[in-house]
Amino acid sequence: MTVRIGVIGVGMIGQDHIRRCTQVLNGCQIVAASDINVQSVQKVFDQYQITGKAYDNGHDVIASPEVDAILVTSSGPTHEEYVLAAIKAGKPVFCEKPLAVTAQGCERIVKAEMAAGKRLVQVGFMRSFDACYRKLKTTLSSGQLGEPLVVKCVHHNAEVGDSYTTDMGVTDSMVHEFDIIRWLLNDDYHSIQVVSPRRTKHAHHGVQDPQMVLLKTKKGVLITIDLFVNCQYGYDIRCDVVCEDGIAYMPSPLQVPVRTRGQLSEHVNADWRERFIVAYDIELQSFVDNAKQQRVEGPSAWDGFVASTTAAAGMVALTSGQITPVDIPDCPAFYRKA
Ligand SMILES: NC(=O)C1=CN([C@@H]2O[C@H](COP(=O)(O)OP(=O)(O)OC[C@H]3O[C@@H](n4cnc5c(N)ncnc54)[C@H](O)[C@@H]3O)[C@@H](O)[C@H]2O)C=CC1
Ligand SMILES: O=C1[C@@H](O)[C@H](O)[C@@H](O)[C@H](O)[C@H]1O
Repeated sequence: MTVRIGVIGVGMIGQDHIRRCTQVLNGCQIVAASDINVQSVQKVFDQYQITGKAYDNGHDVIASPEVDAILVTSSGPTHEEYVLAAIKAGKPVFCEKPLAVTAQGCERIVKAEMAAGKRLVQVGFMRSFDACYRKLKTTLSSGQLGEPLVVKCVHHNAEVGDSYTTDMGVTDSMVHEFDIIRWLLNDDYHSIQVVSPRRTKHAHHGVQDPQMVLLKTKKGVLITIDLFVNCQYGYDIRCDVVCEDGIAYMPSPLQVPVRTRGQLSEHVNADWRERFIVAYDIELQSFVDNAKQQRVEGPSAWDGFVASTTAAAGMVALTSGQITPVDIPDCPAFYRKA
């Protein structure tokens, strides 16, 4: 069976996912797509020689009887409405992060999915599909380094567009760390603080960049997130875990350090498309394979809710400068992993 996919939003990641569905993955076909700028849909269809229906409204994609599963890759504020509509239509939906831009929006999705009685939502947190994070988790789980004490994360983008705001540092970029560190440590957050250093001249209209976040988990592990989204030199994601008996450094994806002409150098990825290319392939192939079996796995709406709730506390902390509690309710049985 071929899973017939409808895509909502054909911006940067929408196009990248259409490319992989068309040229990389097995068992799926793009049959429809929408964007508020409908001409861009036809352009992408032409680029990848797709014969599909182009709509200016995502709800037409969801309602189409030719569409089995949905990819929501439009801008963050539009996610909630489309994910709720896909749940109502009973169609599996892969939604790029953030699941919704508020914790309340994520909660509405969680409630709708539980009312539907089965998982329909996979959130686009791709890092748990990345070989480097997986290797780090295996090393920590082996117990050879003792208990984790401190996790040092680096999240640097070369640059971001002028629609990027200070808040997005927390709600759009650091949500990846909020999700992956919970997964890495099997621990929950207790509090968050945001510290704002001197701003770079490269940030647009007074955006606070860099930002430094300090998170504490319930078991007392301290996590630092060094976010710098206009660092200029490339896309750089790092994660080092200081443990009782040693330190685990997340490896880089296969790179060859080179010594030549008096220099030692190593390629730095240009952006998230390059750094996580394989992880995106694996997460979407898994969505497609599961959709064939009428099921959904991977990062859940609950994971999206926890990340956005942590981000909401981060927003309070950003304004107040204070250490702010992160209050996450108990995970419902519906989402508890066996
Ligand atoms: N998992 C990851 O690593 C990444 C995730 N993302 C997420 O993907 C989403 C999209 O990001 P980008 O592609 O970078 O943004 P983008 O701005 O390049 O694309 C967004 C697209 O959505 C369209 N759009 C806006 N409102 C719409 C609506 N109501 N219906 C249909 N289309 C609509 C826009 O016209 C635009 O083409 C964001 O939520 C972002 O956080 C983006 C980059 C990487
Ligand atoms: O999700 C992503 C972007 O939207 C965001 O702007 C970047 O900071 C992240 O690293 C990337 O993975």
